Amino acid sequence: MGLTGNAAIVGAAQYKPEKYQSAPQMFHLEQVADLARLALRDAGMSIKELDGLVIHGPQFHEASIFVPAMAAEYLGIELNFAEVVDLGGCTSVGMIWRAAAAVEMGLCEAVLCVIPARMAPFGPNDDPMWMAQAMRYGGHSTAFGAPEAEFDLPYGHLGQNTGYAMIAQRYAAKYGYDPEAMAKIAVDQRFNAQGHQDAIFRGSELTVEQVLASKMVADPLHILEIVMPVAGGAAVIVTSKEKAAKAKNRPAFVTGFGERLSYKSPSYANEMTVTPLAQAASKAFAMAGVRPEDMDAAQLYDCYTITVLLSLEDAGFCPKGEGMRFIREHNLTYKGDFPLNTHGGQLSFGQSASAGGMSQVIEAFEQIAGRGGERQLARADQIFVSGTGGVMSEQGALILQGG
Ligand SMILES: CC(=O)CC(=O)SCCNC(=O)CCNC(=O)[C@H](O)C(C)(C)COP(=O)(O)OP(=O)(O)OC[C@H]1O[C@@H](n2cnc3c(N)ncnc32)[C@H](O)[C@@H]1OP(=O)(O)O
Repeated sequence: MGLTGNAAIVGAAQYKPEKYQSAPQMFHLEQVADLARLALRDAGMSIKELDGLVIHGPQFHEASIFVPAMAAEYLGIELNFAEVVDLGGCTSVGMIWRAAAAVEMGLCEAVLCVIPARMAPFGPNDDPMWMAQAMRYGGHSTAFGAPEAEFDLPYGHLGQNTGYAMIAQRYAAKYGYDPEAMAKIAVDQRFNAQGHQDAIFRGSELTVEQVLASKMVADPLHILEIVMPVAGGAAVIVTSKEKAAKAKNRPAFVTGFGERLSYKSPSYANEMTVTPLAQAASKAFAMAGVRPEDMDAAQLYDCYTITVLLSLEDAGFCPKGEGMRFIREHNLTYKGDFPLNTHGGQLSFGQSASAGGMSQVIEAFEQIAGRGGERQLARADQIFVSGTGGVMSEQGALILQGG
């Protein structure tokens, strides 16, 4: 049961992450069209070939219903398959497997997966950094009736930074904590970002000492272990094996996936140090018929260093409780023995709302397609990608394999 590797990623596009937008503002629909044009051009395909659309709907605050039909109308295409995915940082991974499954089922032949994420034009009273503000303070639902409103928010558990810090504290109590090993994640990823021309932190390398000396935001997480919100946006084309055979790029076949959702707030999780990625990843590996040790690289969702640590363990790259030892013993750069987040990850490439996770998918595709430039891996045939939504609550795993 599951995917059989008959659908592949053949093209992609993403905006260069920007801290403060200098580019002219675009409405979200304009971004959909722009990203579609760029991704189709990358794939060497025409818009007439598109008959599937997977879109991240929550960006469309102004018209949050009928989103796929509205986007299809704007693009001037008709669809055989449409889906809205809203899984926070797990959205990108969730989009890719849904598109691949629809193609394999014969529902459609070519799917645009798109996350328009640049900011819409501001009104006179809007805060231009609304996205950063929303992420800082509004990460958790304050909806009436939501348990967070009653049991989390009054105690200062506001948004993602504190949630991930709480998980890190629990991990430390259970398995111990090596701040230097954790800082090494950020340092090795920052090294990788120097090899990507669009990385937001290209041009500024890091040391472990700098990470540990940086501002403590939510103990034990320093500012340099946390993503900085940026503006972005991304699109990927997934198509059938037949069309992939004619594609411009070496295709990245989607051979395995897993998805698992748990409680939205870690406060209610039975076990904070084991995430739903454990189930998602083991399903993905089994579906593809491969093991963690077969992977040439891992692109792990990395909103925080603690996310990477837990993902390494839960995906099966090392046993539970041994992640810090694993990090100390391996070189995580694209020159190393365990290439991790070879574009710098969201920590150093940039995190733009839900499009942040698509940068990991796109980096896996680019490596498989042999387009990694100076950071290209000598061997990039099988790559693991993870997506993390909420506070480790929504987890997705993908296995991508070169054709
Ligand atoms: C979405 C999901 O489902 C799952 C997830 O991904 S969960 C994660 C979602 N993302 C977030 O919650 C965003 C987390 N980040 C933050 O909250 C903020 O960056 C922060 C609180 C860590 C720092 O904010 P701050 O203290 O107000 O910093 P601020 O005053 O804006 O900036 C100070 C400097 O540090 C830099 N900076 C800010 N955040 C930074 C970061 N995370 N890393 C590195 N540098 C950062 C700024 O660019 C600025 O530099 P300059 O002085 O040179 O301009």
